[in-house]
Amino acid sequence: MMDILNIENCTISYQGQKAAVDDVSLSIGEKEIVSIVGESGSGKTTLIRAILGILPPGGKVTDGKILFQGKNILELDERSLQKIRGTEIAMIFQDVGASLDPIRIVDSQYRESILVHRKMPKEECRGLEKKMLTKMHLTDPERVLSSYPFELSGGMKQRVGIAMSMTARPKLLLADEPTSALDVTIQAEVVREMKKLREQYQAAIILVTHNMGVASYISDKIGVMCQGKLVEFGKRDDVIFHPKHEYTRSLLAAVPRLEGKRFAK
Ligand SMILES: Nc1ncnc2c1ncn2[C@@H]1O[C@H](COP(=O)(O)OP(=O)(O)OP(=O)(O)O)[C@@H](O)[C@H]1O
Repeated sequence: MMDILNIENCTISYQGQKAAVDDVSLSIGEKEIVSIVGESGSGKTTLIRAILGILPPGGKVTDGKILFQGKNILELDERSLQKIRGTEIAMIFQDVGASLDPIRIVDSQYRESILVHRKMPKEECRGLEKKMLTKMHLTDPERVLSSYPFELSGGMKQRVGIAMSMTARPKLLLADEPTSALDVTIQAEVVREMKKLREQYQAAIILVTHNMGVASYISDKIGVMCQGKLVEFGKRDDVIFHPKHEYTRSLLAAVPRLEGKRFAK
């Protein structure tokens, strides 16, 4: 299987601070789901933002390569990066709900996000929006499209956000703790939907999460970050059943047991 993304010895720093991401290497194959787990401040968000070239001000990749389909993203100019963003690589942020404009109905925002990447008549746009919302199991897409964000529940907004990100059929989806703002039942549902995205859209997914339980459920590979270092990276079963690092063991031990079992084999 070809790798879609290779991160090679990547170091990222914010001005005047010690490295937020320290010499990290990892690879993701096509259609693979990889979770990056680790406590707050360990560098997870910084790492996936670098993949899209959207580090906050002061943040800089000081060393290494980020190869997307063999091309070093760090050497691309802003125009080429913009072409990739949203079409080949999409990102879902921590709180998608908050990124929706509160004073515009969903339809108008959704259409705008489609028209950034391709021309399409209004009616066709709406058809595509409805199709995508239905795929995310929003049962009344007409109503969702004519709603303002505040009229939708957290889970619904999250689904709208994921549907919007998937409309351009990106090959790589970066999801920054997309479930954190939601209650546990909705979290499980959204994670299940994301798992289906891989089958439907053949997309690889990198999921950033605090939750080792979520990671073990959804992932092919798991990476564990601790203070900027990727202390563990490997196949899901290897990480869960044969963790190498003490920190990984402590995260695994904190996952609650269900019916006497912590992880299904
Ligand atoms: N905009 C910024 N300016 C300066 N330093 C930052 C900035 N964003 C993050 N950092 C620093 O970089 C380090 C890594 O932060 P990052 O947000 O990547 O961690 P994280 O693992 O994603 O945390 P969380 O799970 O809370 O989102 C932290 O020490 C943080 O203080």
